Amino acid sequence: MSKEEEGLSLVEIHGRGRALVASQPLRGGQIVLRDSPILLYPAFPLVSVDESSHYCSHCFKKLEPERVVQVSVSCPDCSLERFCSPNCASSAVSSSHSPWLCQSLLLIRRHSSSLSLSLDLQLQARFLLAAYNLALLNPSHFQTLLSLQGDSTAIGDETPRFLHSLISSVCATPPPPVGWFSLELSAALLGKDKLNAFGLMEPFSENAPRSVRAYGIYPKASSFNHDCLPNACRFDYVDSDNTDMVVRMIHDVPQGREICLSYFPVNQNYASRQRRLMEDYGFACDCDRCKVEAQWSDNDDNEEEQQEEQQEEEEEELMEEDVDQTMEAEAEGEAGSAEPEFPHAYFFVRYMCNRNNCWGTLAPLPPSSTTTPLIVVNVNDNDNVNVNVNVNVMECNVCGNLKNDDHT
Ligand SMILES: C[S@@+](CC[C@H](N)C(=O)[O-])C[C@H]1O[C@@H](n2cnc3c(N)ncnc32)[C@H](O)[C@@H]1O
Repeated sequence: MSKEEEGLSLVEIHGRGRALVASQPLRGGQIVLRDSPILLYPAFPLVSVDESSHYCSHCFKKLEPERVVQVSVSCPDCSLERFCSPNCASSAVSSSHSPWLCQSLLLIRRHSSSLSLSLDLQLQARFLLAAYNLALLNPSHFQTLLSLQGDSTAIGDETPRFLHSLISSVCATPPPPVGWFSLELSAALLGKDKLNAFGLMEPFSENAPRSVRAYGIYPKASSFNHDCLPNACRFDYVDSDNTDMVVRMIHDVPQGREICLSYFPVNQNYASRQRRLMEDYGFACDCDRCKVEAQWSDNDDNEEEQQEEQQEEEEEELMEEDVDQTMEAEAEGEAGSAEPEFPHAYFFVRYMCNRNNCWGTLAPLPPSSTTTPLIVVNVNDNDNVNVNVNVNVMECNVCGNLKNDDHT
């Protein structure tokens, strides 16, 4: 285990499978995991040459228009994939864009333009090719992929059958290694993708829905279970750094507590959370927030509106009270001291980004960043604010805004 993972232990929890729990008390902002993907694939259609030309096909950094002309390199064989540098191009040949994958993508692209495949199918085809490419190039990472949760039951019969026969009939040489390629394996792999793929998102914009740039399989982060009020959240810095994922604690937790992410933005209502978790991940969520919200009488058609109203009212009430005590108790795990009707309202006030349409989660900067004697952060794009050692700076994992934590 690396230093950054020292605070986590992998355990088995009945009804939840593998889980990560705090093996020591963890502090808000603490980095508990840094994970690199074993497999990445683009989130745009197979046939969309236009979109793919905006990103490096290896490191997924955005190619600024001037860089496309000056320094980017095209794959000499398919000329469809672009790389941000000769280095990325040469790394790709032995990994993400091997000659086998290059050839297979080319053939599938030709074929699928006449099939008008849905975007979902195109992305699943991309994943399958990337997974078989991994089997060829890195058998140990492929075994890791196979060890993740998810099998053919997560995906049904029709999609694997269709994609498997598409790949078999189109690819010049069967996916490697010889003898591995089978319908059962393809179905199991698609199940792994469904339960474990993380989206690397486009930068946030207030005016457009946020889209996914690429999907990745992060083997260690795949052990985090979901909670609708997570105590940790993930960050990535694809354009400024690399495709690694960093998981930071949102607030302090005691030793023994399970560390969970939310698999989607925390603002969704009870019914849509339950639907999504059942359809996409195959479980009914029974977290503390769901237990409370399941009792609400407004879980009907217009529940979204009603919940939002109720939430707003509760949040306002709570903000008017002296809420610090409530949350501090909750952060330390003293359940029961919060409002019985809506014990998690404080989470939204303190840990949900209030920027328009963002719905990101706020986590303190890692402790080392806040021990700098004086740092200047940009809050809400406009004001430069001096932040000193005693102030917690919270970072949004969606829009990247930095904000003073008024509750410290
Ligand atoms: C990414 S995996 C998480 C790790 C997984 N528990 C394992 O054993 O590898 C996602 C799967 O974990 C399980 N899971 C995640 N959160 C859960 C929760 N809150 N309650 C029950 N099962 C959960 C579901 O089976 C889900 O499809």
